[in-house]
Amino acid sequence: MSATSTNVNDDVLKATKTYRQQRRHVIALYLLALLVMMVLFGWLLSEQYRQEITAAESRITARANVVNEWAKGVFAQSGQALFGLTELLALQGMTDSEHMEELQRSLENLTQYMPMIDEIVIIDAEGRLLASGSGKWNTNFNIRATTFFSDFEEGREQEKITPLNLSTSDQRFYLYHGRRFESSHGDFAGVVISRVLPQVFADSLEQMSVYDGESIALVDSDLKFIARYPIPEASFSIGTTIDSPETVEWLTRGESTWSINFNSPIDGRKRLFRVLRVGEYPMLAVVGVDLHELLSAWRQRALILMLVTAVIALLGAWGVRHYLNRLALAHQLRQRIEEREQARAEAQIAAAAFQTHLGILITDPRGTILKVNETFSRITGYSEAEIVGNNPRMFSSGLQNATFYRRLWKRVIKTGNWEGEIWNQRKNGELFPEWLTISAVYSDEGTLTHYVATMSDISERKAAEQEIHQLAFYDTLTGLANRRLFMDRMGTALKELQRHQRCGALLFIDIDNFKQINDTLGHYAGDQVLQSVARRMGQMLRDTDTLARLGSDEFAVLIEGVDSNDAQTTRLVERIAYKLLATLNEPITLAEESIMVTGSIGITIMASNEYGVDDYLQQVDMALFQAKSNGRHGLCFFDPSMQAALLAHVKLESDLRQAQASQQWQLYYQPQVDHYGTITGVEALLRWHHPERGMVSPGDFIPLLESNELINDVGEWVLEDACYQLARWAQHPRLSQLTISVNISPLQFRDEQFLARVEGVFARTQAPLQQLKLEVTESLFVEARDDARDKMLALKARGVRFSLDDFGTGYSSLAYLAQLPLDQLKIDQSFVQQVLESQANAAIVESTIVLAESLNLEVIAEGVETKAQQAWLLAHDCHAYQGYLFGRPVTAAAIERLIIGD
Ligand SMILES: Nc1nc2c(ncn2[C@@H]2O[C@H](COP(=O)(O)O[C@H]3[C@@H](O)[C@H](n4cnc5c(=O)[nH]c(N)nc54)O[C@@H]3COP(=O)(O)O)[C@@H](O)[C@H]2O)c(=O)[nH]1
Repeated sequence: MSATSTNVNDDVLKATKTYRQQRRHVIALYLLALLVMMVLFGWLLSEQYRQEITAAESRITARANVVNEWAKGVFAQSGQALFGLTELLALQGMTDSEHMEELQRSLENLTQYMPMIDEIVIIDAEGRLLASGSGKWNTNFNIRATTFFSDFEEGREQEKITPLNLSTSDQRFYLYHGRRFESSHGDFAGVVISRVLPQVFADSLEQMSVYDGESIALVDSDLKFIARYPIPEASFSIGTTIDSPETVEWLTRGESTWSINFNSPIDGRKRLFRVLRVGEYPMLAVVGVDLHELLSAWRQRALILMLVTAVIALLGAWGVRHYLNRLALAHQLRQRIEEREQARAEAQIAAAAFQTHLGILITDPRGTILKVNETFSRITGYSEAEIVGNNPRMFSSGLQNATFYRRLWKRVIKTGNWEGEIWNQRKNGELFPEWLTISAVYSDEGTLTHYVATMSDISERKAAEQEIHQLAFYDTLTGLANRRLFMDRMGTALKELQRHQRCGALLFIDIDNFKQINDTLGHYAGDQVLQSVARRMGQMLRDTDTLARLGSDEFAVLIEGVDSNDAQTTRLVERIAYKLLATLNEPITLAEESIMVTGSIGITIMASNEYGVDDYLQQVDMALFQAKSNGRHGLCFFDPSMQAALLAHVKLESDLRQAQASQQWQLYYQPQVDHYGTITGVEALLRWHHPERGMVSPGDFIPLLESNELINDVGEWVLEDACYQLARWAQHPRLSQLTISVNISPLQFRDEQFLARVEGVFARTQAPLQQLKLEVTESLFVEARDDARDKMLALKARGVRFSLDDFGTGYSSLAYLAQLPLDQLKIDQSFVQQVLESQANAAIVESTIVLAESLNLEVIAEGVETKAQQAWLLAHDCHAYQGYLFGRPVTAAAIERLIIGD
């Protein structure tokens, strides 16, 4: 996913989070406001409720007090009547029979004028009825046995009112108000009793005005119903006991006043009651107010408040909902904008991705092409219009078979993906390799919707890989395997040989004197020779053989699995090797001329398990070395004795490096004479005094010095030693005319530092340079002729002379030689020594002498061993000689002795 798409997603997530937070805050705020409002309203209602109850309590308390006072008044009137009667009885003693009539009338009057009194009776000290207001009483009536009477009789009570009592005579309830009276002597004389009808209270209560829901009732101290307004139903009559647990509990507590909430036992309505004891009388005034009625206004207000709350809550909810909807809408809008933004960004990315360097092809599930990008068109050469609607089979190259495609699609169906290399065909028919990726695309529901193929043209990469492979493993000049590939093949071959118990062979082929071809004919010709040789050998060998060029003119052949028999393999390989030699020996036509080359072949048979690749390489190297040492143009099989020779060679090289440091070098000087036998000069010849080997010939080590560039240091030492010798001889009159010829290797001469080194020697030794002769060979002028000539001219300017050594053995152009600042030609000893035996050699020597004369050069013959040779040379006008005939190379002291004598 791109950075843009990621940012958009982050924004959407952030916006969603913010929206949810806002939503939560709004809802929480609304609920909080609702709660606060409800708490406020609740508090208001409870406060009003409390006030209503308090007001009602005050009201019913006041009412109860009124009832209380009124009830007390009723009993006070009865008490007044009884008091007056007892006073009368006490004053007049009216209890005897003569006063009975008068008494009877008083009682009647009292009963008549005091409506609350139903009857008044007088009881004597014995409890017998003395008189009654109605006169209807039974004369046998006696209350002596009652507690009511005994309380008076025994003086415990002066005046007393009973709770409701059921009259046995008429089965009605009455209240009895009694008062004790005494005789004139102060003795207990009896009791006057007024019988009060409870109905009196009911009638009075009826006169009272009560509020709606209010009730006023009187009950006796035993909680028996006396009177009530509003009048209860008939079922609740006077004397009915109201025995609710709450009232009983209050009675036992003995409190004078009490408020309580409970369901009225009379009408079942819940009331708030105020209960008061009516003075000391056995009566309770109970004023109640119907809570339902009482709280109707409060309920209305509560209802209104609740309605208001509900309305506010609903309005608030509506507002909140509206706000949330707006928030949601805004959020959705933003989300949609962001989604659209994201979709746009993704579309841009998809469009950008589609226009990639990769070719993209999209098909439907049936493989019908729906879309391709520009890269795809560019790679295949088809326009989109030519592709869309077709099947990708149109690009098939035919290089992959049906099984390949079956496997490919099986994998796509199984895993959803396939990738690999495939060859397809462009519109122009060209086949090309591509790296193809096929992906199945599924919908969210898991239905296959498309296939998307991406491809990159890898033809350039493959070509580059091929080129890299070619460069890495093949020789650029000949196209043969290079050393690296050859080593690899050898490793593989060796394992195979060992596994199958078969023999193989390794051949190293070296073109003889190839350096000379290079040096004389130039590198281009050398290259042509190498290519020709490679082609011919390749044609001759079988496909299973590996032919490689390991470097310069070194070729190698690996022959695998020849035979299980060692000897058989050797014979077969020998035949192959001879054929190779014969092939090499055929003339090679170059641009202007045709040349012949020969080769040397070293062979080793690979048969044993005990050797590895390096061992066999070493063996074949030694065999080749031996083949060359044997005189070239031949072959040589490796045998273990070669190893010792090679070791010796290695040791020699190591010793050579030590020689300089250990001052094992010494210069010998071989005389050069004129036709009188007078020594005119000497050739300085290097000798190596090895502590173990003794005197080692330069022929054995000069090539080694040249091969590892030690020649520059050793050559400088030689020149310096010879120059010191010249400087010393210059001091001697009989030696001062001697020349010293110093051999300069072509490698030494070509070295960039050569002139500087020589100048250094001259400066150090202060040698007489006109006595110094530098011997160079023809090979020096094959390559970089001008450089060699320039150096010679520079030295010539210093007085140094030049002698051309080994003349006749090389390929020098005589015309060029004429341009060189030479002073002398030195006829090679190989011609001189055969001058009498070989007419050809004689002819060469003769022509050399003539040539030298024509070029105005001195001529000297080397290798003169016999007087006959000297005579022939003299006869042919050669007047300078060097050879064993005149003296072998000896020390400088020996030369001095030869000239000066002892
Ligand atoms: N670059 C240098 N090359 C050097 C130097 N010293 C010697 N050499 C070259 O080594 C080759 C072998 O030299 P050497 O073994 O010293 O042989 C020389 C003579 O001893 C030998 N010679 C001379 N006269 C005769 C003879 O009558 N018969 C015969 N069989 N051999 C004889 O010839 C060698 C001299 O040859 P040349 O140099 O071509 O004049 C040899 O190629 C030396 O050049 C050195 O310091 N540097």
